[in-house]
Amino acid sequence: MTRLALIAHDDEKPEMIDLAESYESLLSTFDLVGTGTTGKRVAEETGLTVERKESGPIGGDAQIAAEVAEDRLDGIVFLRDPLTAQPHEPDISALLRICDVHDTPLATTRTTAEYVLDGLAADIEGD
Ligand SMILES: O=C(CO)COP(=O)(O)O
Repeated sequence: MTRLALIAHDDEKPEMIDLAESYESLLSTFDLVGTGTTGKRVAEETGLTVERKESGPIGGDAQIAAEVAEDRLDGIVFLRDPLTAQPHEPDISALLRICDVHDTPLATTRTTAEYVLDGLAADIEGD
């Protein structure tokens, strides 16, 4: 089963909810995991089932990074707020870096997220 992580900074959470609603039928076939607040909101506002890690600032990004290091994830949608400093920037940088190391698809904007989701859907159809 395709395993996808969902992460969004606070200003980007409405965009994440909107994206999850737009792709709900595809996402309902995925094994979803998210950082604490993102996972909670996506689950509550869409009805999708999302495994929840800790909130980002207290280790959630690091937990997702650990899954990438173990090759447990097929992709990540991480809608970052590029205009607001984050107290856990080192964790965020580590997550981005480990995605590069493992060549794990990582989308950080709505448009790239749509490409990644469409790509994952095409992979499933091709199987
Ligand atoms: O901070 C985050 C990502 O860096 C997201 O964490 P939450 O989903 O808990 O808000």
